[in-house]
Amino acid sequence: MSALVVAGLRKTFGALRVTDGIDLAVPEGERRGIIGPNGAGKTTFFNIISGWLPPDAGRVEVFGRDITRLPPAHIAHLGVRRSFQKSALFDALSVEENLRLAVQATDPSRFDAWGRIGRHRRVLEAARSLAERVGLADELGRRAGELSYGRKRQLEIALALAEKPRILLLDEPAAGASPYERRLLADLLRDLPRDITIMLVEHDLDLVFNLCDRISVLVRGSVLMTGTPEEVGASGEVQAAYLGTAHA
Ligand SMILES: Nc1ncnc2c1ncn2[C@@H]1O[C@H](COP(=O)(O)OP(=O)(O)OP(=O)(O)O)[C@@H](O)[C@H]1O
Repeated sequence: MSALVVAGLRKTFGALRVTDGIDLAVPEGERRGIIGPNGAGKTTFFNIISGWLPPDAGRVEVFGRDITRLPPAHIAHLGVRRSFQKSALFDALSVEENLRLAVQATDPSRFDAWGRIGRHRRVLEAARSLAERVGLADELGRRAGELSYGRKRQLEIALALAEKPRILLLDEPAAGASPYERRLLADLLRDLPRDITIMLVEHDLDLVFNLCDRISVLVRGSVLMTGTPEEVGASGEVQAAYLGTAHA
């Protein structure tokens, strides 16, 4: 089954056609890279999928359900979670506190006054296990605002995971990360269970080519090609439109 199907998606800002008929289908469990030059419309595409921008035309389906024009909270509730290019952390709170808030927000028993003590322990354990999972177990007491760029991205992924996503949209998770942090990030994403479908917008082509099963190349608002990393890497058309200029 397809986790995500997008058909004929269009979006115009004034005279600028940013999304110009995007068609793609992402099977459940796939790691799909979305690459393309600056301004190709990648972030706009994510904004439309997650409900932050209404498209002018086209359709978005998640696990067979039409989600076009549903509000962002509703789409999130259906399991589509995104991490943002700009940090969405509570900088003054510790890593553990950020994680606890995210876990609490999704805890179905949060209104049950009788279970408070047990719940507190459950929330704490879930927060610590998320920190462990993304490699932040040693940073639990540190304020989020004091973390390095790369570690902030790790924390953002942990916050998205707290919400038990079925589809995870990652917008430039390696931005600002050191080479060491990029390796940690690659390991972390590779180890995520396959019941989470991942779409990764990223300028770090090594990360995309090493991690993704298939890659869609977005150029001027539409999909130039979708293929395995080998196919995309070998395509003269892609090199001409994107890779050649990106490496120039
Ligand atoms: N709200 C908006 N109003 C007007 N123009 C916009 C708006 N949002 C994006 N754009 C324009 O749409 C184009 C595509 O932007 P978008 O951020 O989607 O590209 P991108 O592929 O994510 O780029 P980058 O790789 O640099 O992040 C750009 O020219 C941008 O200036």
